[in-house]
Amino acid sequence: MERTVKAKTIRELRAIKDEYENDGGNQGLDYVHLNDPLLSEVDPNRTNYFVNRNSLNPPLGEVDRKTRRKIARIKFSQLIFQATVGVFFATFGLYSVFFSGYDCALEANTVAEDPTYAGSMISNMKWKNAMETMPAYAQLVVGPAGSGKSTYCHMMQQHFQVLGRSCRVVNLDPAAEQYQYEAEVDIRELISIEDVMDDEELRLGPNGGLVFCMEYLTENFEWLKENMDPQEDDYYIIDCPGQIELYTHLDVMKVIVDKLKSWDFRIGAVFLMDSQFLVERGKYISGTMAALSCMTKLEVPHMNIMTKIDVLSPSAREEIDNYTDPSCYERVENATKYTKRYAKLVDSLFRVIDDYSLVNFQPLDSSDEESINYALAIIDTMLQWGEDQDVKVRDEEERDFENEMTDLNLDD
Ligand SMILES: Nc1nc2c(ncn2[C@@H]2O[C@H](COP(=O)(O)OP(=O)(O)OP(=O)(O)O)[C@@H](O)[C@H]2O)c(=O)[nH]1
Repeated sequence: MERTVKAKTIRELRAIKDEYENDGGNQGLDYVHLNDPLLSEVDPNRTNYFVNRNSLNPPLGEVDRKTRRKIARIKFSQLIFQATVGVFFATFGLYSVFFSGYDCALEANTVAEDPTYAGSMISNMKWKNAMETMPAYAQLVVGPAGSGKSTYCHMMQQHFQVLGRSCRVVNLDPAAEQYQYEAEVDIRELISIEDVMDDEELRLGPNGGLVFCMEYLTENFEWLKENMDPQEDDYYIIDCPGQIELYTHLDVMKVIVDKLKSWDFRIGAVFLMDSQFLVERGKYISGTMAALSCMTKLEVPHMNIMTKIDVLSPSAREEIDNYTDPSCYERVENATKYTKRYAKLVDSLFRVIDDYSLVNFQPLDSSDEESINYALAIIDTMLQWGEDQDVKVRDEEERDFENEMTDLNLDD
């Protein structure tokens, strides 16, 4: 059944409008679009007038069918638009909270630990951007005892000075007797191997004592953070203890690495191996396995370096060149006489390492500036120490002052 439409003609509307204006606007005209200039041009008896879109709830019963449909269409498109915008923002919100990788809990902890963090973020946009894009960087110098870790740290510190780059060296070896580099942080101020070994209650030997010291450090991370005081874009070189168990099957170094990561460090492990222990095939396998287990244990970008290249004989040096390219493993001479079975085992292990490009050693000659530069370039790439960052060059005046002081000392 056709519904009766109580529509008004344009003539009637004009009358209402006049009345409305004379009445001081007391009558409700919220739904009629009387100001439409087209209305003056159309038939005054026409009934399908426009409804004012600004009116929230036009009484639909008061309009003809055509207009009613038009209102419905407008309302439907509004609904679709609102739904689309709603879904977009809801998806964006969900993504940013759950899937973007942003660690809200970590951020909250950092702010709780250091309230100035939030303050600086708000007041200094440059700092905020820098924190987001520039973490602190750290070379974790690891490897067996006597592989040359402390010497490497000293050499790198000097090389950084030559390059005019800034780096901060940290000693995390509680058993270090002496080192040549200038350490900004020394674990021995917190705990040293002597403290532990001399303790009547603990009664630990050198190996157990070292593990105890490292575990003690994990219980005192506030000390480490306070002393390291990592700032954005800082570059650290961390000298680690030489007990190989720390990197192969104990968890303590991994705990330290994870903590540093949580402080927004970008870490890479630099695994040092004495080249004397690599010149022979069997030794090379065991060195490779040690490097491999360290790599899988620490779970950070990893680089292997052969140290003490300068003390190799010319023939050993020639042989060692074969190790720098994993595809040349097959050319490596079998220097010792193995039993058939052992030779087969060594061959198989070599093949696995070769086939999967698992481990490669970069030779480092500490007396050759070019060799150090090359190793550093690889490490920088590994740490993604990018080209877009400002190189922290020491202030010229500061450098002049230091030179003057050195001269004075020499004169004395
Ligand atoms: N010729 C030569 N000797 C080196 C080189 N690197 C280290 N050494 C020597 O190797 C010995 C051990 O070096 P360190 O730097 O103390 O080794 P480390 O890995 O720190 O030793 P631990 O602290 O005991 O784990 C020292 O006598 C160094 O002088 C090198 O590149 N060439």
